[in-house]
Order: sequence, then C-alpha cells, then structure tokens
Amino acid sequence: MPVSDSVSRPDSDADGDRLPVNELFASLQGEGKLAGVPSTFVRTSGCNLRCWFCDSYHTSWEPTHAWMTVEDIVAEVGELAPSHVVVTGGEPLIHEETNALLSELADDYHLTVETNGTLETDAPVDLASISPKLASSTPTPENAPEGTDPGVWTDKHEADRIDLESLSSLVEHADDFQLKFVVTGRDDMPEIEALVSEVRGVTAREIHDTDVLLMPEGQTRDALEGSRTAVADLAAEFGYRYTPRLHVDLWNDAPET
Ligand SMILES: C[S@@+](CC[C@H](N)C(=O)[O-])C[C@H]1O[C@@H](n2cnc3c(N)ncnc32)[C@H](O)[C@@H]1O
Ligand SMILES: Nc1nc2[nH]cc(C(=O)O)c2c(=O)[nH]1
Ligand code: SF4
Ligand SMILES: [Mg+2]
Repeated sequence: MPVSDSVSRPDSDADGDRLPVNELFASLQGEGKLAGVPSTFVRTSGCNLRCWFCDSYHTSWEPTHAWMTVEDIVAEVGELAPSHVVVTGGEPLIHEETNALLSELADDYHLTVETNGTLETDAPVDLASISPKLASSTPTPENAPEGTDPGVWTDKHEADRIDLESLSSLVEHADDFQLKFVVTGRDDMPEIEALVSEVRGVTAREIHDTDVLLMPEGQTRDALEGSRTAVADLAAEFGYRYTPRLHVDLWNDAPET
C-alpha cells in the first residue's frame, strides 16, 4: 500500500498505539545475509540520527507518514505474500510501538530489524541488521542534502551515532545478527576495524568476520557504479563480507522497492 504521501492524518498519535508508517510494500531483501529473499518492508518514519547520505530522506530529514495501528499494519502485511518481514525506517527502534508490532508478527514471520544500533529492543527478532554509523556519515553544511541545513544535527549525530551498550545488546539479542557498514572509501576502514574490535570486547557472542558486512554508499545505480568495486575490493582485502544493494541495481531509487 502506498502510504508515503498520505499526510492527511494528524501529525501526532493521541491514542499512543499507532506507528508513523512511511511505506509498506513487498520486494526482495536487497542487502545483507538475506539478499534476494522476498520480503515485506514496513518503513517507520522518524530518526534519531541524520546521515548526510540517508537514502530514506522522507523518514529522517523531512519525515512524512500515515499513522497506522499495529493491528492495521499486521493486516496489511498479511495481505502480501512474503514470509519474511523487514521492519526498517527511519529508525524503527525510536518507537515503543515497534516492539508491539514485532511481538504481533513473531509467530508467523521471519523478522529482520534494520537499525542504526543506537537503541535496544526486548522484542522478538530473527535477524538484527545493525548498521552503525561511521564518522563519514556525519552531516555538514557542505554534504547535507540539497536545500537542507544540518544545524544542530552535525553535533547531535556525531555525539549519538555510536552506543557500545546498545550494539552489544543487539548483537546478543537476536537469533542472528549482522554488522553492516556503509562504506564511503578506504578511509572508513580504520574506524570499522576499531569498532568491530571494541564490540568484540564487550559482547559475549562471537563475531565472525563474515558477520561484518561492507556495503557501498550510493542511492542510485550511477552512484554505485562508482563505489561498488572499490568496496568489494576492501571486503576481499580485509576478510569481511561484501553486500550488494540489489534493489538499487534492479530498480534504482524508485520508491517502494
Ligand atoms: C534507511 S536505513 C533505516 C534503518 C536504520 N536507520 C539504519 O540506518 O540502519 C536502512 C539501511 O540503508 C542504509 N543506507 C542508507 N543510506 C544509504 C546510502 N546512501 N548508501 C548505502 N546504504 C545506505 C543504512 O545504513 C541501513 O543499513
Ligand atoms: N529492497 C530493499 N531492501 C532493503 N534492505 C534494507 C532496506 C532498508 O531501507 O532498510 C531495504 C530497502 O529499502 N529495499
Ligand atoms: S540512521 Fe538510517 S534512517 Fe537515520 S539518517 Fe541514517 S540511514 Fe537514514
Ligand atoms: Mg532502503
């Protein structure tokens, strides 16, 4: 259901049991260990960070959404075919109701949560898809999306982007996990190596190098054309896993893909 332009509902949730949903659609999982698997995506709106490169601008820099009850979301998911559901955003874990949604879906679906790793959850999750944000993601007046002034977000994003306790909790919480880094170039590698080492130091769970995924930065086919081979080469050199952005290769930057 295209809900991304349904802005007629009030921009608040008086009842406290609804989620701001930017889009809800069936596609193929484009990223990570489950790339290629038919999946239903529930994209919540709103984020606690502001990556300059965010490919979901309308959930972060300029959020739009319809307010949906957990019950309505479960019903819409049920009308679509996939047995896998991906709850993403924006940052889905900023909403308490996301936990209720995950609990409602857990018996019937394989659940992936796409998260920036700054928040924890108690809800059932099969794959915690954690994408910690590197220094290269921080917005500045020079790199911020066109027409956008990052203002306080330069400092806020930089201060909040890494939370070791949350990363450790998420790594341990789900049946499986992946640490999926958006890579802008070789300069990101020392920070990735240091962070993986730090997370290994604080979590009881073993983190294999193949749980660490390098994903090229790029919102469009043209952008990926210029970044994917260099990032694949870095994955091979450092012994980490490479993940494509299949949906961008297949459908470019079309909404609901
Ligand atoms: C829009 S985010 C939503 C979930 C959560 N806020 C997060 O960042 O993980 C979904 C995924 O897209 C990735 N992503 C966002 N913009 C990207 C870009 N320009 N290039 C590559 N990956 C990007 C994020 O790192 C994350 O793995
Ligand atoms: N096809 C497809 N796969 C995805 N995997 C993670 C996505 C996300 O935005 O979280 C995403 C997305 O937006 N589309
Ligand atoms: S954390 Fe995720 S949703 Fe938020 S700005 Fe970064 S990529 Fe976008
Ligand atoms: Mg996406």
